[in-house]
Amino acid sequence: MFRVCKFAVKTGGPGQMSVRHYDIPAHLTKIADEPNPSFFRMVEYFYHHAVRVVEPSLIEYLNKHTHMSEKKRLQRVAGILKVMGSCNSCIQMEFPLQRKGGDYDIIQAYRVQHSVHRLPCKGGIRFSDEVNLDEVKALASLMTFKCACSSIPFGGSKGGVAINPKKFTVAELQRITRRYTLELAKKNYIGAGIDVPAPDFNTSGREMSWVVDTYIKTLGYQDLNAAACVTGKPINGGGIHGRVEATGRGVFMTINYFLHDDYFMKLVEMTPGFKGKTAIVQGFGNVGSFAGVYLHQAGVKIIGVCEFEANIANQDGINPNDLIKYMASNKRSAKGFPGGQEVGEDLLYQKCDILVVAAKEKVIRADNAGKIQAKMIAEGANGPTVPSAHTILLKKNILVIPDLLCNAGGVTVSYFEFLKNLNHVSFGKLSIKFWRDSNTALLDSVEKSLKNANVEAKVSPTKEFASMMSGASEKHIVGTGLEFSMTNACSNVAAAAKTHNLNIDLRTAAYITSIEKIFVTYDEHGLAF
Ligand SMILES: NC(=O)C1=CN([C@@H]2O[C@H](COP(=O)(O)OP(=O)(O)OC[C@H]3O[C@@H](n4cnc5c(N)ncnc54)[C@H](OP(=O)(O)O)[C@@H]3O)[C@@H](O)[C@H]2O)C=CC1
Ligand SMILES: O=C(O)CCC(=O)C(=O)O
Repeated sequence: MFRVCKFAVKTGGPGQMSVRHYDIPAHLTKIADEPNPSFFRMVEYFYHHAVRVVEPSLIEYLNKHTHMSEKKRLQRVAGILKVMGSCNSCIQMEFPLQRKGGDYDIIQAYRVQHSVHRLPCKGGIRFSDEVNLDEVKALASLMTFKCACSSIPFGGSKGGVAINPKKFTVAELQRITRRYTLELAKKNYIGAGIDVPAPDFNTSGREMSWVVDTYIKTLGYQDLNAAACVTGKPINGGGIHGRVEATGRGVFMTINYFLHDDYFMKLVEMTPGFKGKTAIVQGFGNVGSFAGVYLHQAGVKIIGVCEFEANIANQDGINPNDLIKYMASNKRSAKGFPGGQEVGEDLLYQKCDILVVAAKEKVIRADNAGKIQAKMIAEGANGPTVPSAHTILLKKNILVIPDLLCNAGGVTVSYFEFLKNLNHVSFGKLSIKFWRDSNTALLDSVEKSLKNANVEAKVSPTKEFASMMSGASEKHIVGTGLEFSMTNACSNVAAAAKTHNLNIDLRTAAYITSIEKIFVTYDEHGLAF
């Protein structure tokens, strides 16, 4: 989109030329070396680090406003970059919950809207006793850059409830979710045109059902589009086929892309393709388990799974489908899984080709990054790598597929669900019979034409065509739509890495593709009243 300016842009009036360099804000300068930085500062740092690279081409892009003086153009670039890097609004709430035994707890919860340059804002709701405002701000900002990176037309937001769900009954979790939704509704932080939550860490379709039900019965009553107030819902409640597995599937698609990209494979000295590859998955929840299933399907041997309660290793390969079934019947614990041996925490640092990190933030830090022996890391989780570790991994020549690109499959399919809700019809429902009939007629017509030319032949579809001629089901449309979107995003990021001479630094490249897109929106729409 931008013509890249490879040289520092000269500023100042005639006779006072100076070379311009973007300075990372002072409060972030130490983040590059901090062993345990604030999560929000981390995301801010990565953003400003990318701005440093892309700022000259943003300035050059504004040359199209010929009516503006150079000073005004520089002010506009600086202004847009400031807005893009700041959090638009946050709410913090506390509400009482009466526990099963009669006592009262005060529940703390948050919602942050990082960017409203496109509406609605989009981002999941997390349940974890580690949730705090800094974490939710970080996750909301990641959503802004993630949506832009994959060209999903949403702003970025996130929500969190500071509870360990394992310590609450299902009835208590339902009351917490419903009260949280009511508070969001009262404060104008939820709605199809405002802010649309989804599942994240420790939440799933169950919680999203409670959210939509609460909204529809209160503020959303009489709103025809109320079901689009949240995504990741079960199918029966307006969800879409393919959302449950979407994030893990997207993680797989990004691995697939880079593993078949000769340029990057050469840089990290890997042989292209899945053949003979091994993987370790950290965090075997929604994202990690599906990433594992798709890798296994592609022939990758899963030699290790690091879970909260147990680390399982098997050099002959773990079958992720068996582990999913085992954990479902074992209170979500991998302990005792018969398809592997329980080993220590060092499993994360064992030799493998692909390491999928799909648990939580800040798991790869300066103190352990040096121990990682994988050749490629796929960031299924949000924010798993701190800036100091990011630098170490680059030096170790490990190809990292960054969170904002790698785990965008979830929000992509959430976008499809949102569209389905606004359209009030499932994808394919109106056209599926037409395509089946017209493809059958096409085969008949070919057979008749052959007969007219005295060729007796039974024209039947190939196996592949037979599976498609019945028309595309919603599942099919979601799968191909997701693949198109993820591939496109990967190819944009790969191109940015090459254009900006970033070598294997895909994180900076991903931020750059996002910054460029958001920049154009602000430039076209304006940034202040
Ligand atoms: N769900 C989604 O659509 C998306 C999720 N993400 C991100 O992916 C990550 C995982 O989310 P998701 O899969 O939904 O969450 P889940 O709650 O489904 O799974 C998380 C898994 O990680 C395990 N875990 C937690 N801490 C550790 C640890 N220190 N070491 C090893 N395993 C651990 C949990 O174990 P236990 O259950 O025992 O606590 C659980 O099995 C998060 O960073 C989230 O923000 C990103 C994009 C979309
Ligand atoms: O599906 C969504 O809307 C958001 C998912 C999410 O929270 C994330 O990508 O981190």
